[in-house]
Amino acid sequence: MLLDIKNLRTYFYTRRGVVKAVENVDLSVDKGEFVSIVGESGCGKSTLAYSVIRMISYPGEIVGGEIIFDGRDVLKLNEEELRALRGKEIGMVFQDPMTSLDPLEKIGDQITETILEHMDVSKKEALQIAGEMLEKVGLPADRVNYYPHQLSGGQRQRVMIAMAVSLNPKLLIADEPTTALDVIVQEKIMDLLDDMRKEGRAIMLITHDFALASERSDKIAVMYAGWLVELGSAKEIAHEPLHPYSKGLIDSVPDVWIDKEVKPLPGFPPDLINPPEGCRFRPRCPFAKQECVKEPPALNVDGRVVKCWLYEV
Ligand SMILES: Nc1ncnc2c1ncn2[C@@H]1O[C@H](COP(=O)(O)OP(=O)(O)OP(=O)(O)O)[C@@H](O)[C@H]1O
Repeated sequence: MLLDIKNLRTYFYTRRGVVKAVENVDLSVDKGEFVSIVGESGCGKSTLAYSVIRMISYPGEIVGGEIIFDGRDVLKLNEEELRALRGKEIGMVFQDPMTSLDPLEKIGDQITETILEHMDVSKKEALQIAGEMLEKVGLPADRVNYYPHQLSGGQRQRVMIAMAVSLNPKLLIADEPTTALDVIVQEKIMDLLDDMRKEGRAIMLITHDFALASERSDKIAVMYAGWLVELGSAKEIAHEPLHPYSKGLIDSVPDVWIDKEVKPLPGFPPDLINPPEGCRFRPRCPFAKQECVKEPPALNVDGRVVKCWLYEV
């Protein structure tokens, strides 16, 4: 197992109160596994992923649980060890490359900076590696001489992926990497992530798009209001979701490849400072019953984890 998250709790201590963004989440990722974290905006997907590299900024804090990455306890690493973990062992790709790329610096210089920070090579060798990385993600090596604004959105995202994998990390975390792109380019970026996985890397994809997640993932973790409500094989969840929220989420998103009726999920996710008592999905759940005023257990149902009273026998 490459990554093992146990009972993780990450909260934000805001002036309005405590936002319980990630609440008792258990999730593991194997070497070379493609895992997607899906759910509506604000459900805690990014907070979960950034907790893995301890990039939770003030007023956030990891308040409990355990994160073991490749045998090491991430919550016990010092600053120097953390810097080595980020980039070298865990690569990150963000939604909007324009916010992560420096508009005034050539692409090649930006990639070499990352390489030089972690590898003992000369500037010339680093530039050579940067060119090879660009070719790996389907861009001509001469793009090292380009500035970010000279590239399209899809090309910029390729640059981000090249940068993220330049140090050959074991895990690549991609946070909504295709949201700003059109459908065709989206598919190409997803193909690229899949290629990165075929090279043996694990991928953790964060997305609100269930269809996108189900196409390539081995495993899907469905989050709702800070909880992991369903976890299992992508195929099984896509074909037969068990948690009422997973069902609602799948029905609510259009699938560009399949013609289907889109049924929006009624209502809104709860305020995480004052979530509803019991099951956090209860106010929106068509199957809510008496027991749901109590917090549901995370049940094991045919090899899947489902946090719902419906499956209690
Ligand atoms: N810096 C912060 N300060 C206060 N609350 C925060 C902060 N960052 C996130 N939150 C809150 O934590 C919860 C989870 O946010 P998070 O960004 O992890 O969700 P998400 O599912 O990734 O959503 P999105 O797709 O919109 O980024 C939300 O209620 C959000 O408002």
